[in-house]
Amino acid sequence: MSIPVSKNDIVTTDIIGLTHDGEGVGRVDGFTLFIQGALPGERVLAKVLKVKKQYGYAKLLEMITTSPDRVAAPCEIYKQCGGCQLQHMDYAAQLRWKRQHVIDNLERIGKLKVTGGKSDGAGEVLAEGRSADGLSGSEAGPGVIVHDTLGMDEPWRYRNKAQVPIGMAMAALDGGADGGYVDGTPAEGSRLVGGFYARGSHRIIDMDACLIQHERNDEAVRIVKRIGSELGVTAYDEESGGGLLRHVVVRIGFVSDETMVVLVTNGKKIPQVERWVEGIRAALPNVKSIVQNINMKKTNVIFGDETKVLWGNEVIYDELDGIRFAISARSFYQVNPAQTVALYRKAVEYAGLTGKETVIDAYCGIGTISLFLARQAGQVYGVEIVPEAIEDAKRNAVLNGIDNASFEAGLAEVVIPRWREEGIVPDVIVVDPPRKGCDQALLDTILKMRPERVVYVSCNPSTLARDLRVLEDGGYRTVEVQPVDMFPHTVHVESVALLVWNGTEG
Ligand SMILES: C[S@@+](CC[C@H](N)C(=O)[O-])C[C@H]1O[C@@H](n2cnc3c(N)ncnc32)[C@H](O)[C@@H]1O
Repeated sequence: MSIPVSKNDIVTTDIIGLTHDGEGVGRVDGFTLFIQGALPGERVLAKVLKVKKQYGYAKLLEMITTSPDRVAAPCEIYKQCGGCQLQHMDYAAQLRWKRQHVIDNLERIGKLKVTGGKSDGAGEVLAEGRSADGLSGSEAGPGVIVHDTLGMDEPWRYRNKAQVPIGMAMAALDGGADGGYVDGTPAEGSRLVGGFYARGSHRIIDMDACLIQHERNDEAVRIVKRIGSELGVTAYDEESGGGLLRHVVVRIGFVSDETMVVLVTNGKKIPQVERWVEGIRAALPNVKSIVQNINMKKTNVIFGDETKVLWGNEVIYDELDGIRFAISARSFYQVNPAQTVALYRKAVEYAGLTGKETVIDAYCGIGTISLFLARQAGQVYGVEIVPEAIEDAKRNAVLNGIDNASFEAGLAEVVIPRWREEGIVPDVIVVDPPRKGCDQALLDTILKMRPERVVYVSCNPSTLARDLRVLEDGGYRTVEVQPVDMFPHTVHVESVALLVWNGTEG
């Protein structure tokens, strides 16, 4: 087929969908164009930016007709910043889109039949993690039920963690220096900037406030930038590999109010480290931990392997649903605490525990889901790859007087097969893998262990769907899926799925 558009053409198109990145999808004479900022149902005028063989990208110039789901994005830097993708979409519409996104993946990748779950078309916002219909799979017949997305009543300022790349104030604006540097040293008057990357690039958009972030985290990032600028600290430069400060990571416990500040550095020594500590403590009275993480590799991965306490504790504490957690710098801890409770309660509900069961929690992090499960199970075994997280998990069990949960550091796909050989027979396996989903060796082991139930917590609908297909082919039936909005105004979708052993293979 010849390509009907060329670069710089001005085209008119109807938007027929939204990609998983939140771009509007238009068609010009059958040719697909991705248009950032356009919403389904709109007719737009756009300028073609890039043309590839199968599709192209265009810039939104004007809305000819506007979707009723369109709202004004409240964030001042929304258009430049790549952190959020859906602020221009009404929140109820975001929730509907997220549910549909899960369904599309289950159908297309998982080849699953989606039959029900209440969808009133409005993506209803429900409090306290409850689904509108309360249907269970057995009541609703075969086919997967996908419930309405559980949303937030107040979907702003929900994040407990800021993870901000640091750079130098841009060059040309500051009298011709190169990225804030002259001959490798900071140009006079240059300062640190910090914010999220612009869409599709590694250009930092400096920010003072992020509307999905806890205010105190914004404040901490501002303080670190100010102190660093005053002390003449250099920011890491991706191209040359020079400069010291790479990222600032700030975490606040929503219940405890405790704050941790992590300076991620491209070097072992922080000059004038006492002044950093003094400055941060003076400006942030709730700070309980200031740590340095050393990352001297040329990589996009934020953390290096070595973490040193500069002042205070090595962890901060927080609480979820009455359970206390110690959290260290490199440990995974869900970023939206209110929705985390809803998600974990749903995972526990799906586990169907009576107090006697043996449960495996794979990819357990600091033991959060494990300890929720342990309150209602016989014995819980958690496994996780990050050793510090496992130390946190063990500490967390003791902290909460929970003695029926044990933890092991290692790869889930290696440790769980060994547990099988050692005779552990789980009634339920819970998995909560990173975006890439479960390792095939782990899925094979689940099929061999054949627990009555598998509860799959996922932050990526496409790998969820892929893995559900493997489990279905091995004899499980996906009963229901509950999408949970952990990341309002972004395209990310969390879900929890319940699978039961079907009694037959394949
Ligand atoms: C999405 S997080 C879930 C953590 C925990 N369930 C929670 O809710 O806080 C995924 C976790 O898997 C861990 N991980 C990644 N690959 C792993 C593997 N192959 N085996 C075990 N853990 C792994 C990560 O370090 C991370 O803590």
